[in-house]
Amino acid sequence: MLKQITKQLAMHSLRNFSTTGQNNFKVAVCGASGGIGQPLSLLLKQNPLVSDLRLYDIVHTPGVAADLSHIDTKSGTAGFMGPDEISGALDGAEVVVIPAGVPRKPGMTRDDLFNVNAGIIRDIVRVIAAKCPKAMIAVITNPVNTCVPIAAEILKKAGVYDPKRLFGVSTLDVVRARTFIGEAVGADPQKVHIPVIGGHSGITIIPVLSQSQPAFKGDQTAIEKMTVRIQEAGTEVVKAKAGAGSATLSMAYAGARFANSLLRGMSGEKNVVECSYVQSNVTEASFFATPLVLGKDGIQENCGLPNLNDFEKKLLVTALPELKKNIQKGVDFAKS
Ligand SMILES: NC(=O)c1ccc[n+]([C@@H]2O[C@H](COP(=O)([O-])OP(=O)(O)OC[C@H]3O[C@@H](n4cnc5c(N)ncnc54)[C@H](O)[C@@H]3O)[C@@H](O)[C@H]2O)c1
Ligand SMILES: O=C(O)C[C@H](O)C(=O)O
Repeated sequence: MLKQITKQLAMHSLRNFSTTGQNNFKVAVCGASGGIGQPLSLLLKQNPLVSDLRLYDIVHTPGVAADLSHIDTKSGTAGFMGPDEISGALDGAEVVVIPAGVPRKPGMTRDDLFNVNAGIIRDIVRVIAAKCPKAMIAVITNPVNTCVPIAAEILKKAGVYDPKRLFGVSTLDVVRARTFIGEAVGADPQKVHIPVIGGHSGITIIPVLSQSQPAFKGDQTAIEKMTVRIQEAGTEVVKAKAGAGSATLSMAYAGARFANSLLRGMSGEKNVVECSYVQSNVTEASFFATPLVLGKDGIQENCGLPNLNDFEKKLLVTALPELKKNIQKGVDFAKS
């Protein structure tokens, strides 16, 4: 199985074309005017699998949509602003990508965003449940570890939850791991393949360096340094932006890559694999990121845990209590 996963990860590239099936998907972005939302929408406007791009935010979407609509790609672009217009944005959407919500400032953890962002996710997902209950939902909003369980509970309450269609976007962790390992071993990052499992915050991010291709060779100190760099990469950007937010451009790239992989799977392409944070029974945490095969109906197969060495097993043991706490917080919020 591991060989298969590694091969599938190795086959991943930013291929945009599906020769096999549907290539006219309706995609909505909620939070489309933000630091992530705008460049993400720009990248989605260039995706040939998208025919209808709906941009929702509480501010500025008429301008963002007018601007993007002049780009000479096939998709139509429409802006929807404020709670009165969210239903129009989501009606019949097949993929909904959500970067709505506040980002971190230096000194904050992702969990510090919970008080504001939990309610934003709840409200958007309620409308998804009513207007596009079969949509694939990709949650970028932090804390991802908690927001995805909130979304699941809201969908359950509405009687439309399909765990195969709900994703926490942890692609930026994979993108970063590829970049940093590529730099360290002198390889093109596009040719580096490595699973990153667990959750999306600090110690819950588990880069499985032992499975990197090409191999990441180094003593234990180098391995630990690389692990911490990947785990703390978001904070590295937050510090560098010095109060002006968190990663936006690299996240837009990662979000566009994940959306593209979803669309490729939905269009019938085979062997599309991405790591993502989803409902899971792979560990004792009820949500957990592992490599997934994506298909017409979302998750086609959960590839499970890659082989872990002793160090990575320890990372997993350390991550699980924190992850379970994050998940429970979301479940409690949605139930209250
Ligand atoms: N998953 C990841 O890897 C990852 C990476 C980077 C950032 N993030 C998270 O993404 C989120 C957005 O970050 P950003 O830098 O784009 O922030 P931002 O403040 O630049 O943009 C957020 C946008 O959300 C909009 N918004 C607020 N409430 C809304 C609502 N109820 N409905 C629709 N839109 C609403 C705002 O108007 C704004 O345009 C943050 O929570 C951040 O932590 C996640
Ligand atoms: O670090 C953050 O707050 C944003 C995001 O989760 C990231 O990993 O860059």
